[in-house]
Amino acid sequence: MGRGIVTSLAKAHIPVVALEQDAQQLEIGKKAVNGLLEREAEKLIKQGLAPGSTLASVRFTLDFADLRDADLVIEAVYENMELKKEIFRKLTSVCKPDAFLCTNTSGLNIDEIASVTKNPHLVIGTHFFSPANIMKLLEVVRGHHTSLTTIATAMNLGKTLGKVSVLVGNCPSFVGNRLLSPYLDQASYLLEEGCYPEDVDKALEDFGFAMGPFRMMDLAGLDIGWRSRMERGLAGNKVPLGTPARQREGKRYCPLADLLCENGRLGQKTGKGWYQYEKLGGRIAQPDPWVKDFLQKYRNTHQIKQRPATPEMILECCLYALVNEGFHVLEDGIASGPEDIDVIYNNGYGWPKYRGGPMYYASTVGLTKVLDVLDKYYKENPDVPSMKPAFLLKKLAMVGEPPLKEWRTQVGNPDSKL
Ligand SMILES: CCCCCCCC(=O)CC(=O)SCCNC(=O)CCNC(=O)[C@H](O)C(C)(C)COP(=O)(O)OP(=O)(O)OC[C@H]1O[C@@H](n2cnc3c(N)ncnc32)[C@H](O)[C@@H]1OP(=O)(O)O
Ligand SMILES: NC(=O)C1=CN([C@@H]2O[C@H](COP(=O)(O)OP(=O)(O)OC[C@H]3O[C@@H](n4cnc5c(N)ncnc54)[C@H](O)[C@@H]3O)[C@@H](O)[C@H]2O)C=CC1
Repeated sequence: MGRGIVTSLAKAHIPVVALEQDAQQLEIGKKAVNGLLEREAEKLIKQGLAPGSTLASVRFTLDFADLRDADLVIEAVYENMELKKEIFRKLTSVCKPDAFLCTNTSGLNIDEIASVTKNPHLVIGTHFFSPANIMKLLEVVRGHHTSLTTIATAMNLGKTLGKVSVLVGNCPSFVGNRLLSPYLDQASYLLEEGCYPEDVDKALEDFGFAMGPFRMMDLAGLDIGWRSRMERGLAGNKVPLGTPARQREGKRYCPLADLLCENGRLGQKTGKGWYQYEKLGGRIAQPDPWVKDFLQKYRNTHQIKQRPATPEMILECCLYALVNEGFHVLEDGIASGPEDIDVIYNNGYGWPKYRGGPMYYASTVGLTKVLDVLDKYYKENPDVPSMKPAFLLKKLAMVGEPPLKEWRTQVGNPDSKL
């Protein structure tokens, strides 16, 4: 059960069957959904409206057979390919043959998930954003076999839920999280080099983000990235013996988030992550002396050269890394244009709307400036290839920085996944 997703569906008056793996999780989920729906009802009453949706439209169950009449299923189990496949094998045998099967994965391969079903054309990614009952974005991920009807249904579902849907192609982490990855890497390198989570968050929140990267990770849950890194052999016991702590596959790697997870610090849900919270599931982030001490010991152990970072440096490292990946996404035909990337960030990641989204922002900074900063950073840090300027960025800078609306013609992508 994805609690925020269930709440979103109930809010839109869609009858829901919410499935969990055991009675304890079911009870916790039921309480959480109940609380969120009560809050919705309060808001409607305050506006003088009738509180339409209630818990009565949600049926809670532990039995897969209860999904047999569902027209559409949204899977939201832990981020683990084998588990997702196990669930989809069950779904394809239990559900109606024409049921749409959606996955809320944060970045796993849609085609691999679809491969275990009888009808891969009915499988699609419906990627919600945390908190799923609040954030406006639905990233709709088409797989190789996904039919047009399935795409149209998922896009329409987003509309019914009052969300903004953006269609993207299937690649690791899709669009939003693919751009997020180098952004979070940079944020973590800054911690290695002397910053604290609150310094980095402050710079990005002063820029206008609703939440800086560390508060955002604590909200989403650090275990999502951790599970994904373990699957990819970057963390956990799949890492080959003798691998340097701060390097993977010849590239710079920051293990700080993995170490927090190993210490049971998964973010808001465990009451501790990059910050400490007032209780399990609390929302008030306070700097944690434990984290400060942990970071100091880590820096000493690895003898990392400290580099004082100004807010401007923090912004440049994090934002230009994110934007650079945006150009790669356009080169690969994973998003249909820069505007789609901007819509994703404005609606899914608390990007300051008045700055127009990351790609528009890059155009206001000046592509030549972005290129120069990336170029300088990459020359000094060849072990961080995500900062190597993208070919498309170079091309756009070279042809005189055309306005954003003309970028699609410059991409001219024969390999579009859309
Ligand atoms: C590559 C590695 C992969 C990493 C992991 C990937 C995970 C994914 O696959 C994708 C993701 O979800 S990434 C996370 C995306 N979400 C964000 O970035 C959230 C950014 N924050 C915001 O937009 C606002 O602070 C927010 C909307 C949250 C709050 O807005 P405000 O600050 O204006 O606060 P309020 O007006 O008081 O609240 C508005 C509603 O939000 C509820 N809320 C506030 N803080 C919350 C929190 N910490 N947790 C849950 N709900 C929260 C609040 O209750 C209110 O709801 P209502 O009371 O119903 O109106
Ligand atoms: N937390 C977030 O910000 C976001 C998470 N996602 C994705 O959503 C999925 C779930 O992530 P979270 O909600 O963070 O995880 P979570 O750990 O909070 O929830 C996973 C849920 O799946 C249930 N579950 C596990 N195995 C099950 C089974 N065999 N049968 C039925 N239920 C089972 C668990 O009991 C739990 O309620 C992941 O694929 C994640 O990448 C996507 C967008 C945002």
